[in-house]
Amino acid sequence: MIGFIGAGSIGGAVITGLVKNGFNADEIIVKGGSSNRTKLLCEQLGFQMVKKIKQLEDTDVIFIAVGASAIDGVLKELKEIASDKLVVAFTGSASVANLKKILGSVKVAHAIPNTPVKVGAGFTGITYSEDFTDEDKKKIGSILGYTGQLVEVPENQLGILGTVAGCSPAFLDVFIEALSDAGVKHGLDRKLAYEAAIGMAIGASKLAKQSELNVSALKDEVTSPGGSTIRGVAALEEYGFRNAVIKAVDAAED
Ligand SMILES: NC(=O)C1=CN([C@@H]2O[C@H](COP(=O)(O)OP(=O)(O)OC[C@H]3O[C@@H](n4cnc5c(N)ncnc54)[C@H](OP(=O)(O)O)[C@@H]3O)[C@@H](O)[C@H]2O)C=CC1
Ligand SMILES: O=C(O)[C@@H]1CCC=N1
Repeated sequence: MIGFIGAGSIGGAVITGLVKNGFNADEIIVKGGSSNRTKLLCEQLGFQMVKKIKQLEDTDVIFIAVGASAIDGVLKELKEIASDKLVVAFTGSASVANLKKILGSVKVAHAIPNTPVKVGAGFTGITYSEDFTDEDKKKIGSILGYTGQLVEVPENQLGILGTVAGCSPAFLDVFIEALSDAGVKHGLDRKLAYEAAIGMAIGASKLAKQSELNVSALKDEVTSPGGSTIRGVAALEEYGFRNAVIKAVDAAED
């Protein structure tokens, strides 16, 4: 059995990704917050919902998906039942040291998933406490593997990995929205503009993943000499697109 504390944007996305990609909902117990978000998700997915952290006693892995303001209270309650469990916190501001400070000898990990976990196409960075065994890591991998890629990194890289993969779905959404706006400005129907921009993002990403070439060579393949694309690329550079992306990552990191 696995447990979740918090089923908001990221907790809900991970739970959805698990169930929609074949993880048995009967093996998931969720303790939600004070709104009816968890109840609504429960009605869709069919996991077990509980009101108290103590009721997660029969689980062997617990994922914490509450925000910074709630995590200390959650950890203090969790300590009562967590001694033999693996605890993975998604809370952005958490750290292995801070989790250990409250949970003591409990094996803990800090992970930053991204919202595409919801469709099994996530990218999650994770740092384990030193006492995690290879078998423990395999267990976490066998669960989060349902939601996409899981990559172990040293904790000093987790923040930036979490920004590049975790915050950036929002950056890409802004790009897709802007591209659609441009299409509409030039006369495309809104729905078709979104379909084209989203279809392009999926296709270009798939090509980038499967190709032997790096992305700058893929860009070279689109930019015919004297053609329209290179003019567009030049305009992107003129308006500071590359620097805007770097500054967005700087701002998220800060
Ligand atoms: N959103 C994202 O893409 C990502 C977020 N994160 C991190 O995950 C954390 C949560 O973010 P996000 O999911 O976006 O935030 P949300 O506000 O969407 O979700 C947090 C959830 O925690 C629940 N909650 C609060 N207190 C408790 C409690 N005591 N017991 C059980 N549930 C509780 C709330 O329930 P209710 O609403 O019912 O009150 C809420 O649904 C943040 O620290 C964020 O940095 C990490 C990676 C990606
Ligand atoms: O904005 C946030 O707090 C989280 C961290 C990674 C993605 N979203």
